[in-house]
Amino acid sequence: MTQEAQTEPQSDTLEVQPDQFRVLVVDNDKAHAMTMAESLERIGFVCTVATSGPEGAEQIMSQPFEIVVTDLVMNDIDGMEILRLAKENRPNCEVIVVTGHATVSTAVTAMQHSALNFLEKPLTPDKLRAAALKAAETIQLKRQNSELMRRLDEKFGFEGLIYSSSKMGQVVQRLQRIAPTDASVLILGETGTGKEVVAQAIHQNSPRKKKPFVPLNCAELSEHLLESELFGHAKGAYTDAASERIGRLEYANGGTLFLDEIGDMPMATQVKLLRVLESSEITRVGENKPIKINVRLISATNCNLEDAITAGTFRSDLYHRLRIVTVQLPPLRERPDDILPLFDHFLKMFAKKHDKKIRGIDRTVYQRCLEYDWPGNVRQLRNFAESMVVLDLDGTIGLDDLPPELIQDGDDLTPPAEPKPTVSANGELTSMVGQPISEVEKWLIAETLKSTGQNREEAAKLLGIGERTLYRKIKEYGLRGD
Ligand SMILES: Nc1ncnc2c1ncn2[C@@H]1O[C@H](COP(=O)(O)OP(=O)(O)OP(=O)(O)O)[C@@H](O)[C@H]1O
Repeated sequence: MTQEAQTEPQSDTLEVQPDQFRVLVVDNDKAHAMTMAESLERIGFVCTVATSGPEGAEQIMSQPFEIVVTDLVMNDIDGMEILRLAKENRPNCEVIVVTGHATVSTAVTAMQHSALNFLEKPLTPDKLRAAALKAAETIQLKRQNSELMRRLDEKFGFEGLIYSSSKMGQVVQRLQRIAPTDASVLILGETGTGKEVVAQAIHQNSPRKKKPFVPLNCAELSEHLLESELFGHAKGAYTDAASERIGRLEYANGGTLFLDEIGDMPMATQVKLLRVLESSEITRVGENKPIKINVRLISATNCNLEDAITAGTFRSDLYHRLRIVTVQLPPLRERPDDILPLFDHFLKMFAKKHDKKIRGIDRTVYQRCLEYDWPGNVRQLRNFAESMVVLDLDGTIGLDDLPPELIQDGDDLTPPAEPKPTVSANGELTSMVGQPISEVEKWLIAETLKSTGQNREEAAKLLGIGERTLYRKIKEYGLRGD
């Protein structure tokens, strides 16, 4: 999950479209300013010209520009001041400084003030255009990065956690206080309660969010492999270590390491991990050179570590080091208000994934979800939702799509031949949505006739149509009418 997130492909390519960029050209030599603007306009940039420093300053304060090209030496307000003003008031703007009087010290000062480029006169159109295109590309790249961060926030931030129970509301409030700090966090909860998504959300809301989030499940590997994964190893450290390898602790440097199922970590590895946490240094297996690291540790377990300490399988010094703050995730059965929002969320997600149209959900299905005790918690609910979407034939999640655990004696498991009305969690009639109007009308007439014991006069009255119209429709739809 994490790998996918960190390397999510960028959908937009980096092709620069100059007409998307507004350029301010500032030069008190009017002819030179016009020439620069013209040569940028020829390749599509949208230019505004200011022929003095004060005019340039006024433009920056009153209009948004993506790029500023400014001469360095001007009366009143010089190019350095324009650079400073632009960076202060338009932080996303890129500035190109042009000068006929370049000295090393002015160039250095300009760069210190984040000028993107420092161009010397005489300026050829090609040189100027290349600099402007480079500025546009830099801006576009920054925009794409912030869009990517926004998408990560949406997927893995607190926004990605679905809940409506007050119990989870309290947990999220606690997470919001914990996330910005560097404190080690121990997340406790039954299997499938969302410990990994919560760890990811903590990372995504921390100052470390631009650095890696690295998960490692301590239960899946032998002691030997776990240590090699955690600390890395030198070439030849083992018979099968053909090349050197960076460990997850080193890979997570600057970011967050998430150790899942920490209760399953062998005692010998626990000692080594504790040493790393105390010294902030690791030593790769087979090497003796320590490497400084700065990693936030989040760990999780579904077992009782205090019992494990009493049983002698977990070190109490490591336990206290890990649990600077703890987060307890309640099982799903203790937060029933979360069941339907999560169920709806997963149905939507899997309908998209499997390219299925879900028009409605039978009310009984919701009831069964609410009555069940979910021993596998959110993961089980997610798996059930996926299986229901995959099995569905008629666009309505009904009893015929239920997994065996939710079926009760006497359930009619045959898929309905005709579309039936169903309701959503908030009581709206939904299953007819997406059906042709004729199908809806046919169903409505048949049901009304049924409810009136096939009395056409009464049915026509209820439907608000004439008896003759009703008769015509009965024939048209092939309804027997008796
Ligand atoms: N509040 C939530 N909102 C959205 N999805 C959730 C939520 N809680 C859990 N999930 C989803 O449920 C599944 C199980 O969650 P996760 O892997 O985080 O559980 P876990 O407690 O770490 O499980 P385990 O103890 O088995 O490692 C994941 O697919 C996760 O995306």
